Amino acid sequence: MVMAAEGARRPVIIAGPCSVESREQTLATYRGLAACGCVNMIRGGVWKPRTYPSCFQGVGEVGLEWLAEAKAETGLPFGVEVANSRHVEAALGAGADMVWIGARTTGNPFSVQEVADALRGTEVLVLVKNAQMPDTGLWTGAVERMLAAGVGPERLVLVHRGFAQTSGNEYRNPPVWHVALEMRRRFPELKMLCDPSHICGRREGLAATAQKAADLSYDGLFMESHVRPDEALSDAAQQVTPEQLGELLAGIRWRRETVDVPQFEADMERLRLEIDQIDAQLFALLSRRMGIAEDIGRIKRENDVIILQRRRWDEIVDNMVARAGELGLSPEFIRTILDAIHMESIARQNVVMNP
Ligand SMILES: O=C(O)C(=O)C[C@]1(C(=O)O)C=C[C@@H](O)C=C1
Repeated sequence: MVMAAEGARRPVIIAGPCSVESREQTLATYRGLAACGCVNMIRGGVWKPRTYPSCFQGVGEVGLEWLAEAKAETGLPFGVEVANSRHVEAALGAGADMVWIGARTTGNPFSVQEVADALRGTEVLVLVKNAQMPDTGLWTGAVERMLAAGVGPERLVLVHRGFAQTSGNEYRNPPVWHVALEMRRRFPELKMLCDPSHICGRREGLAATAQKAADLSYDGLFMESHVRPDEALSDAAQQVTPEQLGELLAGIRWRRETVDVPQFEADMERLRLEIDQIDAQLFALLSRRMGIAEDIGRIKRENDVIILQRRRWDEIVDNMVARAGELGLSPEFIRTILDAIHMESIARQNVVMNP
């Protein structure tokens, strides 16, 4: 089990190869993960939803036999990705303990419904990954379809694997954390795992992403591990050996939710009071600012002038961003806040000008 300080949370760790490739690779990876003693369950893809037909499509049902053999040897349960009822039947027939619905499948309500129907009356663990779009809609819909099919909250788990993007970024699939946190708010009874492998797309950053998830109260991790990562037939760049995974996991701190220490509680209360007061001032100021935006809207309406004043807005942004250093705030944060203010100001003027 993962090292944990006293009182720390106990994470669920599911790890395994992106793709099950051969009997030897499956057994070797499984044995490595069992030996590292840090995983609760093995994952392995046998049907791969790849963008291009020329890519490795997975070994299919024979892979289930290898996973079942490795499970019998090590005692570690396993799960596979499923995208249709045939996959569910084959996986359960082979003794899978878990199935997961991948990002591409979550994005297709027909497929999700088919999988949900096939899972009716079963008892396996069901993991639902977020869809590729950075939005809670399809993810929520998939959860609702599972719940309606009788997959209860005690065996339904969310997996946050990041969201697709079109342009370059430090992440393969940027986490857009607030979407996952919103799912957490909507379904507080469901466990949520983070998949740093798909978020990062490369080994660098895996530990930092896993640590961030731990500090955002995720219940565990869903990660890729391959006995020879560089030779992997899919997602080679983001896989680590079982030993590397063990080291990575040992370095993560699963801090407790809170603690019963009087000094801590007193300090927190004092600081939170300050935050409450500052928030009250911030919002009183924002309210005044929006009132002025409405005054501007009235004048513009009388003079037939449009809402958006690009040059003026650029000036506001440039001035504040130039003060980022002195304020101790990042330019990105300043832009995000100003963007929200601008959008609200525009909305308020729109109501005044176009009632
Ligand atoms: O200065 C204006 O003309 C405004 O409408 C106000 C304001 C703002 O909220 O600061 C809003 C919209 C414009 O694009 C520029 C600035």
